[in-house]
Amino acid sequence: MIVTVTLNPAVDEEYLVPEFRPGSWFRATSVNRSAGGKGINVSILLRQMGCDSAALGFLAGYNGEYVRDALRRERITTNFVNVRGETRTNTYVVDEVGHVETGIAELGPYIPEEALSRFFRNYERILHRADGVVMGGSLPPGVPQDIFRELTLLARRHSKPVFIDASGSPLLMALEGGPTVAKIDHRFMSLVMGVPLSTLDNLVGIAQKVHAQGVPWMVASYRTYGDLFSTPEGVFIAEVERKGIVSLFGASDALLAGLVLGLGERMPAEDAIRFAMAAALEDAMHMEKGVRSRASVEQHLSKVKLDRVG
Ligand SMILES: O=P(O)(O)OC[C@@]1(O)O[C@H](CO)[C@@H](O)[C@@H]1O
Repeated sequence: MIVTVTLNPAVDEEYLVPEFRPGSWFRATSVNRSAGGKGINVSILLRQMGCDSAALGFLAGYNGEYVRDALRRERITTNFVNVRGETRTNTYVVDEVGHVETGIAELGPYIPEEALSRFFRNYERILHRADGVVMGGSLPPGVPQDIFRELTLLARRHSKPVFIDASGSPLLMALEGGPTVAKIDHRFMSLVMGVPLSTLDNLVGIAQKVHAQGVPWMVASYRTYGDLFSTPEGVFIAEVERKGIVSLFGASDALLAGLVLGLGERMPAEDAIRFAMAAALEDAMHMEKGVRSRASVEQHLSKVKLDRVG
């Protein structure tokens, strides 16, 4: 069982608005409403691929009930702390098939100290039963910036692998905790580390600095339909073709879910990367987030182009 942590869940509203541009009045040709936030997306994806998880974090108000219901309908164990206010709504406009051009994320509800303590108690209670922990996304107001580091350290104390997908200073501090896999915001890291992103070597240089902090795997975007995976078994660039891609929204969560599953099954790095990319591709081939099944992911394995670059 995998524990996923989403401190700032969301109801995602995706509007398909052909030829969208700011400053005019449009009618959406379709709207997708779904439970969101990175950990929650990973929980749903894992379930779709046949893997159990428990989702933790904070929920509030009507949107919170919507998210909890969506997870229960997928038969995912939920252990959220209720807080006052309202879980945020994140709005996305897809202006042409294949591109999420515009997104607006709300801040999320304030998390009081007492709710934080309850969350930590829930987390520690469930850790011993977990096969791994996935955490990521933004922090709502009131949550300390070092929370991912603390959660990572606690998981490591129980010898559980940690997968993190975050940005900004919460990510920088999380790296100090030594997660197993860090999916990084490479543009932010290049600024912080003062390494320009102009060449592949520079990106690999960033990976080496990340590894030096005790993080064995680093994943970063590389070109629109590709990612760089720097692993203990080598550095790889994995790419898929543009053909068949309808919406990239949520595809990076599918990549992470695929990696969690692959590494959980002790696949060699190359196989786990192929599986992760196939999951991302399967997700991107539909307007709705998610994959149909593990078998549907496996159908795409042969479409992943993998190059060893280091
Ligand atoms: O604002 P955050 O927490 O960084 O990201 C939130 C979010 O964009 O991430 C998911 C896609 O990865 C969406 O479900 C959700 O709306």
